[in-house]
Amino acid sequence: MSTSATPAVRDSGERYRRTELYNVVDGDSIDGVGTFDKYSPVDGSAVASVHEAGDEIVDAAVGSARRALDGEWARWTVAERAGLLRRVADVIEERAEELAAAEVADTGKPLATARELDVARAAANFRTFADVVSASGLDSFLTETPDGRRALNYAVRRSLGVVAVIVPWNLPLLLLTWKVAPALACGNAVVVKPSEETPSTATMLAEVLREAGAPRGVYNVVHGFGPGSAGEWLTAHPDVDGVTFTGESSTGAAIMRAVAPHVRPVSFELGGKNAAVVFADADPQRVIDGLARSVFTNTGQVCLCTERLYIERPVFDEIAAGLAERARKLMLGRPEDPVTTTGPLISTEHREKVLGHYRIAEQEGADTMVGGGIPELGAELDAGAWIEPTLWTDLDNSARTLREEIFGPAAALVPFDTEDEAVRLANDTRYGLAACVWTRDLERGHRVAQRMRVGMSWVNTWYLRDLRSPFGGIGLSGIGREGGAHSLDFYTEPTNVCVAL
Ligand SMILES: NC(=O)C1=CN([C@@H]2O[C@H](COP(=O)(O)OP(=O)(O)OC[C@H]3O[C@@H](n4cnc5c(N)ncnc54)[C@H](O)[C@@H]3O)[C@@H](O)[C@H]2O)C=CC1
Ligand SMILES: O=C(O)/C=C/C=C(\O)C(=O)O
Repeated sequence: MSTSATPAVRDSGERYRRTELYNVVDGDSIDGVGTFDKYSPVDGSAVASVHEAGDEIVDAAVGSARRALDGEWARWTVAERAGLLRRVADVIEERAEELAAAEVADTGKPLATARELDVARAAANFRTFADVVSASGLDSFLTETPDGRRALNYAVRRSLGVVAVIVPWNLPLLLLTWKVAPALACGNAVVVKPSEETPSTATMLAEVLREAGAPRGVYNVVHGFGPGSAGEWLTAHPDVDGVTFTGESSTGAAIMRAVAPHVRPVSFELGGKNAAVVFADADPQRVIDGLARSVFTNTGQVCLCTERLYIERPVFDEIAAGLAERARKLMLGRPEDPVTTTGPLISTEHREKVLGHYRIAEQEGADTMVGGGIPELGAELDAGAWIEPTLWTDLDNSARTLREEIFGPAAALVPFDTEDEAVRLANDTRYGLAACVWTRDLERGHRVAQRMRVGMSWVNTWYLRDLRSPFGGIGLSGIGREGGAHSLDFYTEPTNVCVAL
């Protein structure tokens, strides 16, 4: 392998040093049909020149994955694959600083977030799926028919085949490995298309896998964009056996159309418009801490972030004031600065979209408690994608601000009077990803959590993950579940064998 995947690091000055990133096909670094530039959202400096895959490179990557499936990889036992996954986790930890630096260069997120969330979870993804695949079993039945025959029915898993993995830019390595780890655990070969905004860590993962002993061709990387580029060519490729995707709901719909002619399975984790429901009996400090995390983590760029906060009227003012104070104290700044809590948005294009929502909120008559615009951070960061954390009141569920995914550090606070009203308001959305409920009354906590029309409900916490549990959404938020055995169900085809006795 070439050293093309070394991350962009800041030199002694303020700018990033530009790196070059290649496609990876059959273990080799491949030039693109052209290159595109990746800019840091911190200060606008160029961090990478990325080789864009043309349709022939995408085709070669799919061919490489197919050959890997026909080669020695097919003979690896489950125990050998689990061993590989554990070694990958070890190498990720050995190279944690390098991976975190690359994630920071691409996203501008605080270094601490990249270390503690993205890179730590990448290692955990590989270890978890090593355990899950080692412990997995399938149905078996002793069959007795009415006419007196007997048979043993049992199921075995066969790998799905060539899996296309399309991931977004918000948690690049975390979301990529959440899919690559179970796919490889199940014996598949993958072609990954990272977001054009975050090409680095997906490229570096190829080196990590090689170092851990993965055969050539089981992990391929194609760089590029969506429509008319690597994303579309990959998802429309006739020799891809399944597509797993995380990103925007409308992109999920486009991928469904691309996959439809070949009738392939899809697993989609899509957008959200997640609600928090705060009852008056909840511990206020715990609620304020929890909401500060659920609204502002990763500058609001997590599909699980809460953008609608329903708060029982008697505590509305107290919670709103506490959360506003927390928003004002967030420290925006350079990712390497240890006091920084909040990075920029991913790009100035994405900031335009989020600012558009800020303007809509104003037009809709919102009272902006905090933020609402672009912060003054000094000339050095002027070209970055910085935005103010923002909270609104005086809106109701008819407002676009409460109906459309913003994907930024912003939320609307709305009072409610009864439990039924809170459930109705929270469920009044076409999305259905996640919710969190805050109360000291555990009976109510269980009840309301189960009444939420979502894939994941938290009670008195937010984004506390057990990687064995089902993860996904309903409605516009997705199709299928990944996590634990649910991932094995997507990345394999269970095959039944019936033996007459
Ligand atoms: N998990 C989530 O809910 C996420 C939501 N978003 C939202 O989506 C908006 C758009 O951001 P994008 O980065 O453009 O997200 P996106 O969902 O369009 O892109 C995610 C991935 O899909 C690829 N892609 C795009 N169109 C494709 C197509 N037709 N076929 C195959 N692959 C395709 C992209 O290149 C990228 O790798 C953001 O403004 C944000 O609001 C963005 C990232 C994650
Ligand atoms: O698996 C997780 O812990 C996080 C998932 C987050 C997303 O899917 C997202 O932000 O798109």
